[in-house]
Amino acid sequence: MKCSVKAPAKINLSLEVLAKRPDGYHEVEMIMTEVDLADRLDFTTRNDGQIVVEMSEGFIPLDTRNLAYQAARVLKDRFQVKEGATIHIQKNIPVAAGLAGGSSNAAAVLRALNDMWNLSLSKEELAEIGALIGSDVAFCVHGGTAKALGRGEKIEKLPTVPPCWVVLAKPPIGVSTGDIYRHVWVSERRHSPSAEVENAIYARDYGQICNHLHNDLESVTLALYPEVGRIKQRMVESGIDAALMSGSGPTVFGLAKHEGQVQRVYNALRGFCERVYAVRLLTSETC
Ligand SMILES: C[C@](O)(CO)[C@H](O)COP(=O)(O)OP(=O)(O)OC[C@H]1O[C@@H](n2ccc(N)nc2=O)[C@H](O)[C@@H]1O
Ligand SMILES: Nc1ncnc2c1ncn2[C@@H]1O[C@H](COP(=O)(O)OP(=O)(O)OP(=O)(O)O)[C@@H](O)[C@H]1O
Repeated sequence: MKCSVKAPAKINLSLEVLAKRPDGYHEVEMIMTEVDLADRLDFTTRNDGQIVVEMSEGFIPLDTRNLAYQAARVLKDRFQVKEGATIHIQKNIPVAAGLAGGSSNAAAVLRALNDMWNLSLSKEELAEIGALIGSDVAFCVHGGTAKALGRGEKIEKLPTVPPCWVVLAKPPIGVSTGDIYRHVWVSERRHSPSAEVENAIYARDYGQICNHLHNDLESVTLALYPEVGRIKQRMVESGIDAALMSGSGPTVFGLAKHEGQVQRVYNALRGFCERVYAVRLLTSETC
């Protein structure tokens, strides 16, 4: 049996770090949404029971360290599945970029193998299993637009964001999420940018979404990697509506309502930055 699914990248419209937890993670409040930049995963079931991951990208381990492998393994072991699977990943999402590429692959594996292995698990059950693999996997299982709480695994679905363009720009550095959280300073706050973004989404108010974009990890990554700040500045100077670093970085995204604007920003960043993409927000279910 064969099956193909897309695994889209996410951006953080907000990311607030609320507290450090005893387990080493941080309590967060985030608003996330998917963009139309996706890896493609092709699955073939195997009778020998093995899980085999193949990838177009040469620098990611294919063994137990691969998040796609881990997702298949946990399903197979927990539900004593006899069959195996070959998972071929066509990587389009830049790696260690703050776009949840690995988490999205893991979520796509959970959704696809749930169908191929006839496990009949609900999205909630898959998200719970996904949270064992990484904090962003639960969001990626649900997809769309959502608020994430806890360490990121508690998901509350939100309406779709008003349609717009997203320019993504990634400098040639990879960032370790753990390193960035280790340097973050948790401070008392008087207002919640996430609540403002959430209200703006319900009101379908694109301007207010732009006004309230916020990421507590941004200043940490910018201090360690000044080139990220230069990319953000260039985006703003070339006429984007709003720009922010996604996740722990280093990718910076910009929102734009008009196609002409996108072309201008895209041209201003190409040559200045290793990888630049102009995509749309993903407003419908992917697989
Ligand atoms: C930065 C974000 O991508 C924003 O969406 C997420 O918060 C991180 O999600 P992720 O990459 O799936 O993170 P995980 O693989 O679960 O954790 C990597 C490391 O980041 C730190 N971490 C992660 C999530 C969180 N809420 N608090 C943390 O302190 C921990 O040190 C952890 O060891
Ligand atoms: N299937 C996979 N795709 C991408 N990276 C993977 C995968 N499996 C394991 N990894 C490893 O995970 C690490 C983070 O990669 P990833 O692309 O998921 O980062 P990210 O976009 O910063 O994620 P997040 O936004 O969730 O923090 C890399 O070191 C990479 O080697």
